[in-house]
Amino acid sequence: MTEAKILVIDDNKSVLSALEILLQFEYKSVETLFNPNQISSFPNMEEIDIVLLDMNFSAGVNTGNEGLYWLNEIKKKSPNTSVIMMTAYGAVDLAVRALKQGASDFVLKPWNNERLLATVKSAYELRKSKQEIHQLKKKENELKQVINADKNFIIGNSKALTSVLNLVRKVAKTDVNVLITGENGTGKELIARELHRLSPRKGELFIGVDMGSIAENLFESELFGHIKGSFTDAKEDRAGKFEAAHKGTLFLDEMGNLSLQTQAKLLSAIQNKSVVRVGSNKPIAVDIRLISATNCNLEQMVADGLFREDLLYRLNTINIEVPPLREREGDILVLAEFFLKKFAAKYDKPGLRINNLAHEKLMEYPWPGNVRELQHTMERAVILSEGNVLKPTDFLLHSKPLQSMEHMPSTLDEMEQQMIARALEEHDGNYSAAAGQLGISRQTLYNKLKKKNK
Ligand SMILES: Nc1ncnc2c1ncn2[C@@H]1O[C@H](COP(=O)(O)OP(=O)(O)OP(=O)(O)O)[C@@H](O)[C@H]1O
Repeated sequence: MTEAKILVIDDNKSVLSALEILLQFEYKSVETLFNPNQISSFPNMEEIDIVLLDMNFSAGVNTGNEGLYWLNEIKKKSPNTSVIMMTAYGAVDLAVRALKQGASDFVLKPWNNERLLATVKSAYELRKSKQEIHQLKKKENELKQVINADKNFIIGNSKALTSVLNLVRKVAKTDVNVLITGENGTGKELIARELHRLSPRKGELFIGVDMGSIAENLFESELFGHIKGSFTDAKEDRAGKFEAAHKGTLFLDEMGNLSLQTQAKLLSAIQNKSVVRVGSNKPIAVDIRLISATNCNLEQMVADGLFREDLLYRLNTINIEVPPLREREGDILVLAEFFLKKFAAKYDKPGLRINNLAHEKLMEYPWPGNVRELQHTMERAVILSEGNVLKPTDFLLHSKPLQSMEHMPSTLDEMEQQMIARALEEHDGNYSAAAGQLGISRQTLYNKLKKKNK
């Protein structure tokens, strides 16, 4: 016996009792209504799985409008209940109208018992899958809220940051592609998240991709997905980041690190608003808001033949430049106090404060690793602090000039390698600490070392 609850509505009493007897053999609960006016006051319509509804009620009236009207009333009370219309032979066009208005099926009177039972059975299956979808959607929305509920506040009240945030507020409402530029650790990702949080897509996912850490041969599979068996490790079908971000925001970070070949593939996906999974030839439409970020000068890279001009043109409909911390003096102490509170709570050191001399030291430092460096500096100071007051000596800053003139490197690459070597030396070869000091991710540090050793 199936658990489903069925309601039959017909003004013909013999139809009602015939159907009640037939359905009771298969279904646990069968109720009947002789007068459709009772629909409005029928309790708990949402619990009814299937309604069998007559299309014509008033004797002699055969327009079917009564049926359509009551179908509407039932759907208003319980959108997920499956409604099967019962109509006389010759009124099929009317049944089609009912289907368009949300009925799940129809049966012709006089009915064939077997066929009617099959129709009810498939309507019940449909109702069950609708309920499952409803539950999954609810769960999905809850998950999205948890994922998007970032505790990432943008702190600072310098003029420079305020004008960036004003621009963010304006641009967030639109769907245009945004390119965020600025030095490492200035808060580009935070700005991208803010754009998403203030956009009409905020209820959907924000998917971030560090383009610098994707190996060239995995690029397509990571971004566009693959189908099972398309390469050795493709054990099952998998969606790429574009598909995962469908209806939401896709954030492509470290855009300056792409090969020309990869740039061409990316451009094609952006232009066509669709992706083709590796191993397939079927395009899948994707609706994404694209935000990208880089610390490179892409215009210069275009001039040097390292970046496609057409791709740059696609990415930077709007360019948001995040200024370095040294140009946002008004933010330094506010951020320092913010991080102090955060880490004092994390490491259970309440009542910690920074004295005036230390404030001065923090203000004078040029912060080459920007906010990320300030964050790490504060964390280290809080961990190592012994009293209640943080003094200048509690802040380990690399305040000596970065290079003495005799050893000035002659190329940018050389300078980068020297800085990496020095950071690794200072942190006894600890990659995470060295990357933190340099204001880059551990993966970016690996990539740079790999490049050097090639
Ligand atoms: N205005 C800010 N307020 C609070 N935290 C900030 C702010 N700016 C940056 N941060 C924090 O500093 C760290 C670095 O920021 P983020 O990752 O957004 O920088 P980025 O410019 O994207 O860096 P990269 O170029 O290395 O990817 C993060 O932990 C971020 O939360």
